[in-house]
Amino acid sequence: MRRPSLAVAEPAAPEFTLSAGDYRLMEEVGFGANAVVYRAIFLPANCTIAVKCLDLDRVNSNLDDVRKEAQIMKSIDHPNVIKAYCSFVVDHNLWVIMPFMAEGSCLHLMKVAHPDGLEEPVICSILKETLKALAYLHGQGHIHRDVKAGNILVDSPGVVKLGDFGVSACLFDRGDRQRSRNTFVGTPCWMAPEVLQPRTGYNFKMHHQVFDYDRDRKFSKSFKEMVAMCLVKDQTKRPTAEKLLKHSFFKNAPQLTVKSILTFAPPLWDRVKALQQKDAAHLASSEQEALSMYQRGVRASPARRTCTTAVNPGGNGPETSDEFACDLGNADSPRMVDGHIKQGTENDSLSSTSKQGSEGGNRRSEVRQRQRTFSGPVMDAGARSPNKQKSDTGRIDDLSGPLSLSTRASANSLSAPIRSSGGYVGSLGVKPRVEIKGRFSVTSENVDLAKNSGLYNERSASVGAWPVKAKSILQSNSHHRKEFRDSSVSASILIPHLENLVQQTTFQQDIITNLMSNLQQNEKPNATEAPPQPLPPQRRHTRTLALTPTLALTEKEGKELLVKKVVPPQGHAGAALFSLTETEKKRKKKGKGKGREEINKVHDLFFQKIFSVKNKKFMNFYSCFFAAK
Ligand SMILES: Nc1ncnc2c1ncn2[C@@H]1O[C@H](COP(=O)(O)OP(=O)(O)OP(=O)(O)O)[C@@H](O)[C@H]1O
Repeated sequence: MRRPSLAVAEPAAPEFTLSAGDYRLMEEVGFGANAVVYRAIFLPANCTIAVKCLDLDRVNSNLDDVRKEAQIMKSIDHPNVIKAYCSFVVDHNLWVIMPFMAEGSCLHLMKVAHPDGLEEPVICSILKETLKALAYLHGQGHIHRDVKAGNILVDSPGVVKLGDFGVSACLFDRGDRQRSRNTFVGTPCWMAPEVLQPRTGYNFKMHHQVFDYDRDRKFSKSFKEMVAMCLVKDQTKRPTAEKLLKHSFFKNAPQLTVKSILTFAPPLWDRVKALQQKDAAHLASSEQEALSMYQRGVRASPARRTCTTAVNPGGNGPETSDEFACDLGNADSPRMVDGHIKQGTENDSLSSTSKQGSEGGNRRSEVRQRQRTFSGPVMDAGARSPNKQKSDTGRIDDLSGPLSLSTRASANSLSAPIRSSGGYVGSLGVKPRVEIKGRFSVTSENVDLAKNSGLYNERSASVGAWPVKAKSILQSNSHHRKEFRDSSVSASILIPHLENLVQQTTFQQDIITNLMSNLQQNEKPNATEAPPQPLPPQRRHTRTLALTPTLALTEKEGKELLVKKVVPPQGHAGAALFSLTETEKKRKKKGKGKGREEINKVHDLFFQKIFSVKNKKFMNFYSCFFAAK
């Protein structure tokens, strides 16, 4: 006999308007790489809905793509898929109006109430509903591409819905959209092996999850069998969502089990707040440690005063663009674009990407500039927000404000896509362990590597959530650094993690910027002791290694200095590096080292020079970062 669906009939939705003034934003109930989600009231009908405020400046797609995504969400009609009622642009944000899922994501529920994982009947119910959603989407020609616990949402009656079409693609699309379907996006630990092509640098060995038969004895045979079918590497032998639904495991799915796990959960916004506070506290203590480490390290530096002053410039900070981490990177490395991995399509050769590295950055800036000029509706008629709303969501223009330390990690960060803006930092304070996905163990050589390198965080279930744990980073020693170099793991795997790491810590960016300013001060002892000036606004999004406004090194210059050993013009701050290239020449003459090793040595010297500090641990972190480049 056919069992009734868990999804209950939804009341007819009112006619939603496209005017921001008709919506009152209430509590924040979630956030991801690009968006903040609020519970909200639609005033004309006095009903509760969710508003996803998508930061258009952070989304790496043009407005057409965003519009298409919104259209997909609107056209969806399935009880297990979150649909968008409507969407419109408010300042630099896209507001997506959708049903409010009062219990938040499965990830939230697990973090807050079920840290050891869910029971089999609950997993069964959730998976079954999710598979129905997927089967529907595939039938409609859509590919979700980011299915994970953070995107499986639960309503108060226990209804499960799949959300977040941020990186979805359509099988029927042509042109750019079709091209983007070949783009490598998503969350590594949740990806199918074939997506993790060797070309992308994301090898499925990092990805291999298996049962631990001792630990998972309590699971039924049918469950294990079903999971094993999903883990088959050959995609032609893996079942489709539709076929999987027919597996005996789902045939016996119990009813209403999802609701049973909601009984003791606090209201969603309290959960979100609690998690944020824990994350903030953890970040604060990590940063405090980093600060004291730094202060110990620069005690010997003559320019310390300038440094300390500039750390808190009170209004005009140095470049805090989230592109900073890419500034010195190989342009042929996988880019972290807004957190999701975005690899070139098959048509994009790595070398051409490499050549276009800095141009790409500029192009993105142009796109952003272009996006800024848009306002009005994404799908239908236009609506502008009242200024009153701006403070809630209009955070994008705050780049020139005082330096502030990030106090949030992505709500999805336990399973966040690589593009995630915030790394999960062990907010629950759970003791270290390798098993990080409920009852599945991660048998990844990369986890081992990360662990050995001090970069591993016990709660980071996905590579995308690789942690920013300042203490462990700073404590990594030269032995660990050697492992980075000698490891067979390609630099393209390490680079995104390291980029993510730097990207997430504005504090570290600040240190680098100001220490570089010190270098310039050291090189010009007679120069006037004017404090470093902020970068001019037009440089905020350029791929620049900031020193001072006039003596900034562009990425190209930096590379030439470090790799091609081009001598910078006299008076340029980069001239300080000339002696390093001379040193390298001498080393070469003596036949010591070559190739990559030689460059690494130059980097060592570069950092010794740059930081003027003898603190090995501190330097090792940064030299690790650059050596991996
Ligand atoms: N309709 C909703 N009702 C309640 N909470 C929601 C809703 N939509 C999203 N959320 C919460 O907000 C979080 C972030 O939403 P979403 O995943 O759509 O943002 P994102 O920026 O696209 O995230 P990601 O980092 O996965 O790309 C979700 O994990 C969930 O906790």
